[in-house]
Amino acid sequence: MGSQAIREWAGINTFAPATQTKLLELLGKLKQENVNTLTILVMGKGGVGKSSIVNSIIGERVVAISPFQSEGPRPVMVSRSRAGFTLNVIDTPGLIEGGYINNMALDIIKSFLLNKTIDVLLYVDRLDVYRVDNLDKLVAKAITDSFGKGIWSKALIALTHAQFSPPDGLPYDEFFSKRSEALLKVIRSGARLKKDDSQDSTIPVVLVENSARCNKNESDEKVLPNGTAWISWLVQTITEVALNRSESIHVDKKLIDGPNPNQSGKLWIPLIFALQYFFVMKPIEGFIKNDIANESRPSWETFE
Ligand SMILES: Nc1nc2c(ncn2[C@@H]2O[C@H](COP(=O)(O)OP(=O)(O)OP(=O)(O)O)[C@@H](O)[C@H]2O)c(=O)[nH]1
Repeated sequence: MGSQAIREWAGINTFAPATQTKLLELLGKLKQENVNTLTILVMGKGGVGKSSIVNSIIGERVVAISPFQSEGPRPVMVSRSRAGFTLNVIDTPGLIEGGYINNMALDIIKSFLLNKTIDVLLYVDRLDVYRVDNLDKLVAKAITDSFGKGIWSKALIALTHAQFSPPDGLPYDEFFSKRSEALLKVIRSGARLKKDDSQDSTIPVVLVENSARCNKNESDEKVLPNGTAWISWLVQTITEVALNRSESIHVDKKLIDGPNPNQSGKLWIPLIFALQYFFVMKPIEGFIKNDIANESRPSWETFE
C-alpha cells in the first residue's frame, strides 16, 4: 500500500446492527491484546469463493467476482482501518490450473508476500462437495512447502455455499461435520501434519454464504440454515486464530527460497569421499601393496 492512506473500514456499517456490535467488540478484544493490525491471507482452489469472501468480510465489493476465472489482478491486498485498527485481506489466484498445481501463481503469491506477516490463513473451499481428492492434498502440500508447517497453526477453513440442502435428507450439521472431517483429513495428509504436531489438533472450520440471497434472522443478520449468524462466527474464529499462542508467519527471503537443493546435496559430498576412501581406495591400496610384496623379483633385478 506504500505511503497511501488506508481507507476507513466503512463497509462495516453495511452489516446488521447486531453484527456490527459483535465485530466492534472483537476488534476491541484484538486491540486489548495489542493487536492493531491483522493480515489475512485467503487461499484455495479456483472458483471456490475466495474473492467473494474478501468482499463479505470488508462489506464492500472490493474485488471482482466471476463465475469463471476472475479477471482482476491478483494477489491483491485490501486494507481498511477502523478506530486505530488495520485489517489487511489478501486475495490470491486459484492454486489449481488444468488439474495441476499452478506453480506460477504460487511463485507470484510468494513474491507478493515478501516481507509481509501472515496472521491468519483463510483456506477456502465449498461445502456442497461430496468428495475430497488428490488435488486437495496437493494444494495443502503446496501451501506447506511454500510457508512451512507452522502456517497451519494460523489457519482456519471456510466452507462457502453454506446455504445448501444436503442430499437424501441428511441433517445439515451431520453433512457439515462429515465434509469438514474429510477435508481436514486430506489437508493433514497433504501438509504432512502428524498426530502430535501442534498444528494438527485445532484447525477450525466455519461456514460462509456469500450469496446476496443469504437468509436473514429477525435481527437482519445473515444466517446459515442452522440459524448461525455466520459473519460474526467467521470474524470471531479469525480473532481466536490470530490470538492463539502460535507465531504469525513472517515471509522473508529464506522462507520463500526454501532449502536450496544444491546446498543440501553438497552436505553429502564429504561423506561420499570418506566412504570412497575407506571402502574403495584403502582396499585397493592394500591390495597393491600386498601384490608388490608377493611378487617374485625378476632375475635381472637379482645381483648374485
Ligand atoms: N451461492 C453461492 N455462490 C457463491 C458463494 N461464494 C462464491 N460464489 C459464486 O461462485 C463463483 C466464484 O466465486 P469467486 O469469489 O470469484 O471465487 P474465487 O475462488 O475467487 O475464484 P477464482 O477467481 O477462480 O480463483 C461466483 O459466481 C460467485 O458468485 C457462496 O457462498 N454461495
